Amino acid sequence: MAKVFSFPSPDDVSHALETYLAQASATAIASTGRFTIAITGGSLPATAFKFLKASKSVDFSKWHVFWGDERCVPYDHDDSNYKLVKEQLLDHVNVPKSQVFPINQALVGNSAEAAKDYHGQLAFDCILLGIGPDGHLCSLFPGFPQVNEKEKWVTHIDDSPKPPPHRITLTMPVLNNAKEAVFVVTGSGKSEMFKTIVEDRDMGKPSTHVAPASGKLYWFVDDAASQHLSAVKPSTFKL
Ligand SMILES: O=C1O[C@H](COP(=O)(O)O)[C@@H](O)[C@H](O)[C@H]1O
Repeated sequence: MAKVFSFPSPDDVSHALETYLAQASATAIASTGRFTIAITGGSLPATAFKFLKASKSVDFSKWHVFWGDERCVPYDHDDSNYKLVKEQLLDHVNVPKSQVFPINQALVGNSAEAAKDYHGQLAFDCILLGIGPDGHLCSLFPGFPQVNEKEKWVTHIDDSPKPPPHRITLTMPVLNNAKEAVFVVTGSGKSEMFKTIVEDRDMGKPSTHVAPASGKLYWFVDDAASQHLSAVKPSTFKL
């Protein structure tokens, strides 16, 4: 069962994520010596890292950073999810370059090759996810076959309904293989969709398919996003 944590404001969501990520990272480092995380794009990096990027207690030198999805554009393009995460986190902390795994830029323009290139033994401690207003996550869009991929851990889409059209994305098998999956949603604009996913469990929405085998699925949202919930009661934020 997913746990929903709802906070009065987007800044409160950012503070709670700072606490959550600091603890998730410390726990993983204590047991395996590293923290593997997959991060998506859109509005998530700004919310998730607003305060974390200034943290002095997190050992970023042990972080291994991957992307949940990427648009096939150069690293310095405004549509690049790599650029977003770089600007919102990596430029401010000391994750070694050798532990940052963006989509292979040399393969931009050949999305099938790039997906193959990114396929590996991906087992994450944590995956940070956003949802789109249509219920998509990563680059897994409603009604598109990539949502039902059962074998490949990384795939590509060349007709994304949201621009740009060419993208690489992790698939449900790798998302559900993560130790912890964490959705971040703020603002009233996504409140109806948030309810559709969390409460109505509409399987037509790709985000509803996220159910890590570990059972650890969290939603960090603000009260504007959770305003339509009735059956699901937000939990008190306590790790
Ligand atoms: O296209 C994408 O959209 C989703 C949601 O983005 P948001 O701006 O509505 O928060 C994002 O999670 C994904 O990484 C991105 O490529």
